[in-house]
Order: sequence, then C-alpha cells, then structure tokens
Amino acid sequence: MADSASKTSGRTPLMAGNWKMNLDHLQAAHLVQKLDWTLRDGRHDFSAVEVAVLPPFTDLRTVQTLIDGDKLQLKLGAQDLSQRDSGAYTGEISGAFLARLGCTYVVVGHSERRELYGETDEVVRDKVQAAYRHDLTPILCVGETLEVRQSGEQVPHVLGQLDAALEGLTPEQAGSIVIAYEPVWAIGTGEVATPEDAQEVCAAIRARLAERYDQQLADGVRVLYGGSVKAANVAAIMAQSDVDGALVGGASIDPNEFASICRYRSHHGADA
Ligand SMILES: O=C[C@H](O)COP(=O)(O)O
Repeated sequence: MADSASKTSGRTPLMAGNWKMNLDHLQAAHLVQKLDWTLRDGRHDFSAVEVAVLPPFTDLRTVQTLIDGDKLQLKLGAQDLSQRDSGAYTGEISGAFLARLGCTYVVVGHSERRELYGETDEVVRDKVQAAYRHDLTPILCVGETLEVRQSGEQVPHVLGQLDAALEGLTPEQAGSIVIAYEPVWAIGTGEVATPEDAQEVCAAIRARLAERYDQQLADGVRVLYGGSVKAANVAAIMAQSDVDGALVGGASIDPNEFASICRYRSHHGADA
C-alpha cells in the first residue's frame, strides 16, 4: 500500500487527537506521558508525522507544562475558540488565551459545534478569522450528514462550507489552514468512510483551493480525514493521495491506539 501523500506531496502528515469532553487535567497528564513514552519507544519520527493533542480547555495548562518541561514533541491545540477577542462574553475562551498557553492549533466548526450549538457558516468564518488574529492555525472541519450523502450531494455541500469559511482570508492565511473532512455519519459511529469516499471529497477540497487561489497553494494545504479512524483502518485512508492525516476522536483517548495510528507507516502492508 503506497503512502503516496507523504511521499510525493511534500505535505507533512498530521495526526490530531480530539479528546472532545473527555479526561480531566490529571487524566490528561497521564495520557500525554503515556503517549509520548509509547511513541518514543517506537522511535516515532515527529518530523515525518506530526502529532497533536486537542484536550478540553481545562487541561491545556497542564499539557503545556508537560510539553515544555519534558521537551515533548507533541503539538497542542484547543477544540474551539470565541470569535471575539475579549469582553463581556461569559463562558467564552479567547484565541489570545489559547496562544498564551502554547496552542498551535484550534479546531473550528466541528460538526458537534455546528449541530449541537448552532454554529452557522458565518460563525465558523468569524472563528477562523479569530484564530488567525492570534496566530493559531485553524483545523477547519467540514462534512456532510447522512441525508446529504444519500442524495449524492456531499461534494457541493462540503465546498459550500469551505467557501463560507475561507471568505475574507488572505492567500497567506488560506495557505496555512488545515482542513478536516469529517462526514457526520462516520463520527463516533464505527461507520468509517471508505478510502475512496475520503479521497473523493478531500480531492474536491484541494481542487477548490486551487480554483480560489492557485495550484501551488492548494498543494501545500493539509487535508485530514476524520470519522471512526482506528489503527486498523488508518493506513488504507492515508494511502489516498489527497489525505494528509486524521482528526481522531474516540481512538485518541487510548494512548496505545492513538500511538499506533500515528505509526501507520509501520503497519502491515503500508510503506515505511
Ligand atoms: O474530531 C474527531 C471526529 O469527530 C471523529 O470522531 P471519532 O474518531 O470518534 O469518530
């Protein structure tokens, strides 16, 4: 199985663990230490496959302290941010705070935020812009529901979300974004999209970036797949030429499983 994305594209694969609302700060410390130990034990090459953890807000300081203190090569990110920078917005978290905590990434527009908390395309666009104001790299989530998939409209649906979120970005900003294609029907369901399903939409995302900006910019943007990614299915997904990594939910809170996902290149049948 050819790992064509990382071999020919020059894009560094990214494996990002979205813990969602799991693990308090003590459990977070335990997981991060175990993950780091497991990856080092397997001689993980962090420059070849980047690894990020995206814990709940209340864990960020603890994880930052571990990363800094023990010089871990894990990257840190948050699961959401406010579209505003400061002020009377009870319960909100500013991108400025995340930047101060050493976050590199922030997830924007996850389908759970869109569906459960009513985030519209406009809110998602404002959050993408807020991320850039604070030098955070957005991991912009897009994806279709089962109904849309069944009607065969997944590509136009996802491109509509993408266009809305990219509105107003400079080419420089757009060139550094990370996009995660997460079909809603595959999230937390065990129902993984086929590698071909993932490739179809990830390729369409890249083609739209080329249309909006240029081919060189599009070729540099990392497009992840998310939805029931496990150690057992990651290598086949990563073999697709337009898939540059995974946004992993449930499997990312098991350090052995997540480490195995990060080491997909060493799986049986995958190129090293
Ligand atoms: O952000 C991660 C995705 O929602 C995927 O979650 P999952 O791996 O539990 O299906």
